[in-house]
Amino acid sequence: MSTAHKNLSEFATDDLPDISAKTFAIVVAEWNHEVTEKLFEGAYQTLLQYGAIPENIIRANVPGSYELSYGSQVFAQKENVDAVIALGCVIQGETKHNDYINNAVAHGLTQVSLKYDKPVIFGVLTPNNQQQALDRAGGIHGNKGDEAAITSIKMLKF
Ligand SMILES: Nc1c(NC[C@H](O)[C@H](O)[C@H](O)CO)[nH]c(=O)[nH]c1=O
Ligand SMILES: CC(=O)[C@@H](O)COP(=O)(O)O
Repeated sequence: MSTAHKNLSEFATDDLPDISAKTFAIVVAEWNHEVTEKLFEGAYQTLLQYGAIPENIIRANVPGSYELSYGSQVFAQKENVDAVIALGCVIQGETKHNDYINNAVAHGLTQVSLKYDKPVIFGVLTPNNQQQALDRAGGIHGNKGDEAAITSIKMLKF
């Protein structure tokens, strides 16, 4: 189902785990910061809404989405971090550069999650243009940051 037919901020919230003592790291790409800051705000507020405390939410910035894999690994390897949320926005340009970034970060985040045996959430928008990005960062299709945060909470049930 495409996002055009599903709101990223609408999800089931029954049977969520207690996250009052859980620590979350949110790694944010600075590229397209006008979008990624909205993703961060959505993720941060969603974590608080469902029981996390501000002291247990760590934020770190990386230059671009390609660096999200390494930035997420830095936190995933920490014993006191229970889940990592990686946020970015890779807007298609004139070349295939966006494809290489998107593939690399999707693969990289998966490897980090499996290596350190903890949730590492792919909160990266891969839009064709700026408007599609804004529509998914608090716009008509909801906020990918909200979705990434609730996903991290649900994965802590495993
Ligand atoms: N064009 C976008 C980038 N490009 C930068 C890369 O992510 C990376 O920082 C660079 O290749 C150096 O390693 N990053 C985004 O997050 N979004 C873009 O649209
Ligand atoms: C996705 C990007 O890195 C972007 O800046 C590349 O743009 P372009 O393909 O037009 O060089």
